[in-house]
Amino acid sequence: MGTFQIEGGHALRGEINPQGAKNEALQIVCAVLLTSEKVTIHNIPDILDVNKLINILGSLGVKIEKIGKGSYTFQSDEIDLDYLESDKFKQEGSGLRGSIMLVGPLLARFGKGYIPRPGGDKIGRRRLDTHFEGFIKLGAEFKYNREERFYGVEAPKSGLQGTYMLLEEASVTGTANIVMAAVLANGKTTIYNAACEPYLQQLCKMLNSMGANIKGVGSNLLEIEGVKSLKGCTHRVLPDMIEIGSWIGLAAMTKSEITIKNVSWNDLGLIPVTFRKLGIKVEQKGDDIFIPAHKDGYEVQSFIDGSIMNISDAPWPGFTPDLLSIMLVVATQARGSVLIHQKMFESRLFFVDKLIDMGAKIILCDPHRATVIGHDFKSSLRATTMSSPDIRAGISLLIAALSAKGTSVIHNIEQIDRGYEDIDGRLKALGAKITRVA
Ligand SMILES: CC(=O)N[C@H]1[C@@H](OP(=O)(O)OP(=O)(O)OC[C@H]2O[C@@H](n3ccc(=O)[nH]c3=O)[C@H](O)[C@@H]2O)O[C@H](CO)[C@@H](O)[C@@H]1O
Ligand SMILES: C=C(OP(=O)(O)O)C(=O)O
Repeated sequence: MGTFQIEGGHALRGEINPQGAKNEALQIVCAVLLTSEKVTIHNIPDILDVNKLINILGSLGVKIEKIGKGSYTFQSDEIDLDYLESDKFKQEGSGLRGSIMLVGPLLARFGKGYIPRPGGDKIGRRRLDTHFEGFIKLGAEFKYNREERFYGVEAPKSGLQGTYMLLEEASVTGTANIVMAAVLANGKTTIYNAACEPYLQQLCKMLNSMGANIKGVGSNLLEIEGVKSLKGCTHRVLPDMIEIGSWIGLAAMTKSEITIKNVSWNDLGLIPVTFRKLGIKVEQKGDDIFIPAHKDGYEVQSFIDGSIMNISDAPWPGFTPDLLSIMLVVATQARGSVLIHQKMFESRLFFVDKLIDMGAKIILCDPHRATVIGHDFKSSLRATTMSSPDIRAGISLLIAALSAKGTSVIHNIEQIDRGYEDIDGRLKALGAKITRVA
């Protein structure tokens, strides 16, 4: 278990280049299984989850070549399907959430896809019904070994058949999986209540550049005309909007002046506006974001009728649930009070106990809602020893530690490494005092 030691209370300064988006990369890397031709992908983040998925592709027989920092070629012309039934796969496949998206492309191209119960953050129930109901609608037979928690789908001899489906929920990885299955199905598939995050838009654009025929990209109604085969392509992963949001929060809470370069502003949705609700100055400079040092703090805005500010998540284009933990920690030093409402996941707010230990004023109303009464920097958080429960709580605790007086220790930093590339190196370059102890 790795550990960070952080001496807090220092303002940072400088420029940050955001990494490629974790959740897009996980989709895109799975999509390389849809063609026997070479696929080139740029801006792949060097993070634990993505590296684990690339390893799984290697075990499946995909030829992988690293051609530069963040750039890879993949060729899936000789796939070893026996690996899917091996113990090695049962172990490797359960190591991350993104592995679930191997199933759609394998089912589409090879007629069968298997997956052990995927890992990822323990942030509440994470059902897979949307994925498998979609595959079943396309004609696949579903098998589930409850004892081994091993899922499988097999296509009929005649192949998958396009159809109309209304998803029960706009699942991000579920939509990606069904889209990847449908692009090679016979006939037309219509997916209503599809997720439409930039991750999905990027996946659909990539698939179209491989010869797929997907209409409605960016909306919640996707129409997919199946094609016989797909060809190779070159794709570039967008900057990681969750990482960008993390840097905004970090800058505000540590009163640092930071420029975040080339953020792809048009893909950030409500992220800048939502930070502004906490009174944080998010300035657009071309395609960069400039966060000035908040020397006089930041003040929570109120609604038009004067009622207390509420920040909650919703499926895209609503505010992403992955930034709520960061909003919460930043609110602990705001001027004013705010209600943070995590609607999607039921176990994502429990980390507030650590912040309360550090002196933050938070009432956890129930597992989904926390009221934060900001200190307005009149009292700083106290350094402490803590453990990172999940990726976004982890980065939030790191932000808290950087703003606290004294030296904090964060254990289980693998959770942070899952999604943040060289976080200590990049923080040090901004002047942070952080050491990776083990
Ligand atoms: C690898 C990856 O891409 N992970 C992301 C993906 O996970 P993932 O694709 O696993 O998440 P889903 O979109 O399936 O659902 C997330 C949770 O929200 C609930 N839900 C979802 C849609 C909806 O309309 N109503 C609703 O309540 C689901 O029941 C579930 O508990 O999307 C999540 C939601 O943005 C993000 O937190 C994860 O970072
Ligand atoms: C919840 C997240 O990741 P995963 O779905 O991979 O667990 C996240 O990125 O915040």
